[in-house]
Amino acid sequence: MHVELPILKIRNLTKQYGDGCPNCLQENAKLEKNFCPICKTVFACKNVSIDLYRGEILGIVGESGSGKSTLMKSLYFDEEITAGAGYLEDFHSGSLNIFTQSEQQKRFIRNTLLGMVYQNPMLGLKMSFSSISNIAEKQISAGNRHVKNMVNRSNELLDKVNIPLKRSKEPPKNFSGGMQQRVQIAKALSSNPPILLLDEVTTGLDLSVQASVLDLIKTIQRELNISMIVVSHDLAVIRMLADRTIVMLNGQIIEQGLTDQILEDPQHAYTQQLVYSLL
Ligand SMILES: Nc1ncnc2c1ncn2[C@@H]1O[C@H](COP(=O)(O)OP(=O)(O)OP(=O)(O)O)[C@@H](O)[C@H]1O
Repeated sequence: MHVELPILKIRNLTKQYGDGCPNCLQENAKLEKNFCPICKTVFACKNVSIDLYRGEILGIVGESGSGKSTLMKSLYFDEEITAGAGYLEDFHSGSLNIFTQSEQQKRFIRNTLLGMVYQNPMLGLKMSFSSISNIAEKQISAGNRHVKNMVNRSNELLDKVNIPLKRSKEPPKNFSGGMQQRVQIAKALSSNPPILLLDEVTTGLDLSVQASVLDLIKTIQRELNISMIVVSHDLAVIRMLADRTIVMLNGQIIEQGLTDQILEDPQHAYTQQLVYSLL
């Protein structure tokens, strides 16, 4: 039971590709998975509502196409949503819908209140720039102008994510996949955001590298008490990281609860299938 206010509240977030039609825009629309058979509109996310509390890791699990990435991209303003609202406790005390703010305000939120780690490091990093300048870039966007402070902070973060400082001037393209994810994490943390978004960050990495990145995420969360949303198609990743878990299917939330509870007593047939595949 949470007694405090959520640090992030999302209400009825919908992202559709296509205009919709009388069939799919009604309340009990008849869709084929997330797709309207009549007008071909895709409902990547439909009426998704989420609460995220300070210092927790919230896991979002679901198969490919369930809408997890769309949700993360929408939260980070990479995608414009179709409908819904979002409130951040650290932005006007949660009184304003972040999705209807000006581009300038959205940039402020993105640069100072959120950090994003993408599955594909090419989306989060400039692969040919030095690692230290990649990290500094986010600090500059967040309004930092003091070079020495930025260098110190960047080095501190590289150290925290276990990148040897002697390699700080090297570009991420020289690094292994696991190291690139570590640089992305350092960059995302550089403006001290209260919320970190992690989208399939270990997918595609070797198992041992995956384990070390997951370990790093857990350590950072404990040390900084930062709130995280972790998206993965892999329930094993979610089991390792998340306090609470949301299960998505066809753009909608079908189940949510404490991760242990979901693992021990999954209610929805799809979640049961996910859980049993872990055994
Ligand atoms: N630009 C687009 N135009 C049309 N449909 C799209 C577009 N982007 C995503 N979709 C559709 O939206 C749905 C949700 O996609 P999304 O990438 O969010 O799923 P996901 O759960 O993150 O899966 P994956 O991990 O494979 O990316 C899918 O059906 C996808 O085909």
